[in-house]
Amino acid sequence: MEVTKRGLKQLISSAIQADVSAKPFECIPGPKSLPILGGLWKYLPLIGNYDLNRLHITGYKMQEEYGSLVKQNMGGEVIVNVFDPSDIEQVYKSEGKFPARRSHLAVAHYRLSRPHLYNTGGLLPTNGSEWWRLRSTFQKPLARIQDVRLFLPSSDKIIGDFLTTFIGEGVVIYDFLPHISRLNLELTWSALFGERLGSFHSTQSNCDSIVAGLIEATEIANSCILRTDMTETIWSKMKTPIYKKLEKSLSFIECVVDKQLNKITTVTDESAPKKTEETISLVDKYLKFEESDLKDVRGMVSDLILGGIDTTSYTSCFILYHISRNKFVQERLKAEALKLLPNANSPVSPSVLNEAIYSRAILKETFRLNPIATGISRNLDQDTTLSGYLVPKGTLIITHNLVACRLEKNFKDPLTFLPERWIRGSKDYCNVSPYLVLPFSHGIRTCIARRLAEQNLLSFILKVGRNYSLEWKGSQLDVVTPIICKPDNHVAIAFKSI
Ligand code: HEM
Repeated sequence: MEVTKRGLKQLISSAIQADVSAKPFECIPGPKSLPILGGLWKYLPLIGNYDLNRLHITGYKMQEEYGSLVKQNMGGEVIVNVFDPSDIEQVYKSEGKFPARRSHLAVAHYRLSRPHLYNTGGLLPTNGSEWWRLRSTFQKPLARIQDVRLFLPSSDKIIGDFLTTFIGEGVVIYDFLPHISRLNLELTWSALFGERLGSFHSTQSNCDSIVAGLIEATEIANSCILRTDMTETIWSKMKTPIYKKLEKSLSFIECVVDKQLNKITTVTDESAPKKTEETISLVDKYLKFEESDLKDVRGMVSDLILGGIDTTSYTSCFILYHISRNKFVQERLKAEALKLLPNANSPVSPSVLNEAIYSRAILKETFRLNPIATGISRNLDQDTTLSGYLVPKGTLIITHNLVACRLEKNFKDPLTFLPERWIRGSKDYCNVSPYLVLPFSHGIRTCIARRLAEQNLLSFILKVGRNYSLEWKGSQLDVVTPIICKPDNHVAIAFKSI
């Protein structure tokens, strides 16, 4: 039998993991499990002190009460919560050849009930070899930095247009998130289809416009994921209101995507200039792949729209929150941005991104304090020892990177926003476990659009820092966790032109 390098690594790692001296799984501390309710009583008003809508605070309380490894029985499903970076490392090492998570179950159900439109449940919910068939195909144009850099000229133009349209010479904006969502929809659409959607245009400001519809549909769909993941036994028998809400949003996204795919696959404009490496879109590339067909592309495009807007929009809000409240950070950013972008409309080029050390540190520090996910979920692919307990293969694990990143034992002054932590040579530089700040996750199931998202966010930081001074006008911002971490208050900022 041929043993591949990866297979051999896994064999060795399983041998190390099968620790005979480990304490039994049953002894992992956690909330008492009641008949029928299991540990769900902790989330009930009056008797419980946990909150699904504030998973980060729930996680914090959990590790305070029970320690670094916490077992919960959530309505029959056992979950192990992991807070320690060395355990998080072990979880990734035990994720196997096809890292599996249990999420987006209702999205999969919706798509699998439409076999004339989809081959699979899509990249987000699918596990196993089918996931890898999709992933290895569709990640091709997104994995290498030189391919992602091809999107830079158009994203630079879009961010420039956004700043001119919504901020101009300077203004106070009391609720910036809806504008930022338009920016990130436009960036996602342009990467997907190589054309503009017109998200900043006045004709798209009505609530019945395609732009408003897409933003609303993705936000509603994302907000239904956690609740539908927890109620599968009910909606799989009878459509519940929350399932119907998700269905309506997915169907709206599907209609828009289908119309666009139809246009691309049926209309050939002979007079249009021939597409070059720089102008060819993600979908143009996807449609040429032999490993996939139109049904796969439909699912992938929908997943990229679902994953592309809220993640980057919420992150942009937190970046602005931290910059606008920290004058010193803002001054250092301004100095870097003015050096790299001498004029107000100087383009962000690949070399500018390579030299944007401080802007990159701002992004990393934002992700430390405000990652978009509180952690990730995995089904263990092998028996694994975590915090001295033997956790069996197949167990559902939730990592809590957000909580770990806000603990004194992992970071000095953990609640202080300090980009210098990430600058080598700075007195505040900290050499910490690489398994703490993992906003895009890690390993082969890491976010498929990581490089694209980072590129867009860095360009945004540089262009804002170059052209405006910012002052925070809102109240303190934390997060609510419908699934990803959303600002829990209005993002209110005064912008002044530099
Ligand atoms: C701030 C920006 C973003 C963050 C922090 C982020 C984070 C993540 C995380 C944590 C995962 C789960 C990975 C895992 O389970 O190991 C993920 C998966 C994914 N993300 Fe992102 N993401 C971001 C932006 C985007 C964008 C812009 C898109 C699309 C254009 C996108 C599309 C996806 C998709 C399709 C997956 C599923 C990948 C798979 O299961 O193979 N994300 N992302």
